[in-house]
Amino acid sequence: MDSSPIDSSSSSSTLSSPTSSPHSAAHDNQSRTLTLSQLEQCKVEERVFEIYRIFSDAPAHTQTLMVELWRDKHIEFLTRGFNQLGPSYHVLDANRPWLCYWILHSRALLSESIDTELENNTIDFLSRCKDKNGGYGGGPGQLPHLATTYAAVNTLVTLGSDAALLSINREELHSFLLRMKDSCGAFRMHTAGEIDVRACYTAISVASILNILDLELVTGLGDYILRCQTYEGGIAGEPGSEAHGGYTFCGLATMILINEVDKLDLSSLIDWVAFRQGVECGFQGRTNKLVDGCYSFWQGGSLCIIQRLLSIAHHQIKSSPISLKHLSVDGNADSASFTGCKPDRSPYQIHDFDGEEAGKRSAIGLEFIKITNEGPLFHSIALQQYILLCSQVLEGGFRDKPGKQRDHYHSCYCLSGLSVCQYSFSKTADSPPLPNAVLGLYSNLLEPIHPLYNVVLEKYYKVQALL
Ligand SMILES: CC(C)=CCC/C(C)=C/CC/C(C)=C/COP(=O)(O)OP(=O)(O)O
Ligand SMILES: [Zn+2]
Repeated sequence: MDSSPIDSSSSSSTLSSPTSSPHSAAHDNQSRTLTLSQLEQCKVEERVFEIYRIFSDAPAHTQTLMVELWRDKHIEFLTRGFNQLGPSYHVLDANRPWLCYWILHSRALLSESIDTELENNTIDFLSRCKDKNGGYGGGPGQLPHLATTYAAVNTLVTLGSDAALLSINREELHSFLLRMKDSCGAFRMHTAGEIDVRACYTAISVASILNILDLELVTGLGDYILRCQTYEGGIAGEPGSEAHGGYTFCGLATMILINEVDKLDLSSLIDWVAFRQGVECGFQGRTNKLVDGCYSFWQGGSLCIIQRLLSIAHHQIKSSPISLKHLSVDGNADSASFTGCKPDRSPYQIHDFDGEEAGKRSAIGLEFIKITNEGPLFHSIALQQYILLCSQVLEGGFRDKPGKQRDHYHSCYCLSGLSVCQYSFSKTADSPPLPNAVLGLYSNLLEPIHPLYNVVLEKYYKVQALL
């Protein structure tokens, strides 16, 4: 047998060569071998623990400095990135509405306003990305796509001026969304494109925030997303795939916005997401993968959303045919409890919709934010520690993990994750957190967001008042 533990010829990432004989020495050693991903995991853990060791050995005032949010540096990095997006920009050309959103949303989280010239340029640029039949493409003249439509709409909401909001043609956008709707109930990313939970979320998020969400857009969608919840409890991109944090956020937020969240198995969803927070204090996106700063929002944000749904989760457990209260001491279900009855409708059903009440359906976002928050289902301070000590780059910007480069995507989702952590103990969405909910100085505090759309809460209120 090869003396090297790394079997580089194998298509699997196993570090020791698998054997056909179950009784060979190699098989006996299998429990002691590592997969490549476990080795990477050890390396990340080592780096992160070294940072935490330095942090815990430091005197209190140095610790405070170490977890300081370097606002000015972040604003500088974000503003520089934004200024580079001009007409000669060609890197990630099909992603420019995303870059606008990641950068402007990050700046808004840092309470940084935008000057009129920059705002007008952004409205003008996004208007040129708009297709004449509705929807926004990745750049002027490009095909409309749901992901860039979501990014463009959230950018305009984040700008928040009447000019920005009125530049959106809601009627055309609605007809674009209908064209993306498939007969199975889900959405395609673009004409003849892939169907997945991301497409469902981006379609429903823009329809909801712009008050154009109607029965036609919603029909059959809840059942599609339900088919994406896996045996692990998380949600996959499409039926039969692996549960992933990004899709879990998308599926969960969509189910709430269409008023069907009680169809999901919430307790297994909570379990799956909560167990994705690792010893490194950050979240991983899926089982056995590495932690990454962007999941601070996709996973941390999902738990912050579920913190408002605990009454439904409790109701599901109580009305489950194999309810915990019916389990006998040896853990077997009492046969008398197999009622075969469907659980009652949950108390969360905020509206019984009849007909095309787009206004009421869109009001779900507003109703949701008023539900009392029961407190974090994850270690909020630990996650803030990962974001500030491991993802924050002192020259400005955020990264996946130590050793990786900063970028605008990670800056947006690390800051969004930091905001949800800081408000995770607050009973209401915009009540200022107590000082001990914020790691480091209170001046680290960011603006609160609406977690279902990931826009700053105040910007969300503005669009609701105008449309
Ligand atoms: C609103 C919107 C468009 C949301 C997108 C949600 C999102 C982030 C989906 C994740 C997609 C995915 C399978 C990444 C895996 O990447 P990987 O294999 O490189 O990462 P991993 O090892 O962490 O799983
Ligand atoms: Zn990432």
